[in-house]
Amino acid sequence: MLDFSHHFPITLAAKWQHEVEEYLPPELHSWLYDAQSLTARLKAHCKEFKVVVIGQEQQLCIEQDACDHIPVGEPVIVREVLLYCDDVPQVFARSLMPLATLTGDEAFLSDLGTKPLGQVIFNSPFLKRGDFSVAKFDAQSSVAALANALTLPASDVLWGRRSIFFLHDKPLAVAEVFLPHAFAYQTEGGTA
Ligand SMILES: C=C(O[C@@H]1C=C(C(=O)O)C=C[C@H]1O)C(=O)O
Repeated sequence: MLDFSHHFPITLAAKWQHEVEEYLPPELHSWLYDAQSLTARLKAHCKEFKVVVIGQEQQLCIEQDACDHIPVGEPVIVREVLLYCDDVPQVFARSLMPLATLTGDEAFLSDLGTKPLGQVIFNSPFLKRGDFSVAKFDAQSSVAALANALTLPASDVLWGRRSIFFLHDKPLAVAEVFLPHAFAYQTEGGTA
């Protein structure tokens, strides 16, 4: 059983931007801005999909995670996971679930375990998704260090996205970074 709990929290410092100036290959652009469930799209590309939980902890929202809907100091559950397709780590995800969101129909989200967040929230008729922001992560980033710990090849830059979901109008922030072997970096017509 894979255990990366000693790496928790990986954290994620990023300069999130709604649009990036530079050219994004079509496949990467498609994965970065796909509003559907990332879990569902990854599952469609592999035989065995799994979530490995790096860690989950109640914290007060820190500056680098804060956003319009989740301010610094807001009590949140931070959840960090790896999404695997056929034993290849595809995505590092860091989600912030405010305690104020984990009420009523959403209370069970604090106890997902290895169930993918997307698998449950996309079933909700009360789900809305805000706009995407994207960011690059360089070789000095915490995600690059995680990729190294996963013995993945070094890469100059990794790309990630962040969006705010609303469940019954209560916010939940999800950031996902595509790891070096991700389908997102494979050219069209490749194996992805
Ligand atoms: C939001 C989704 O859920 C995925 C699963 C996550 C989890 O289990 O923590 C986190 C981010 C996503 O990559 C999705 O599938 O789109």
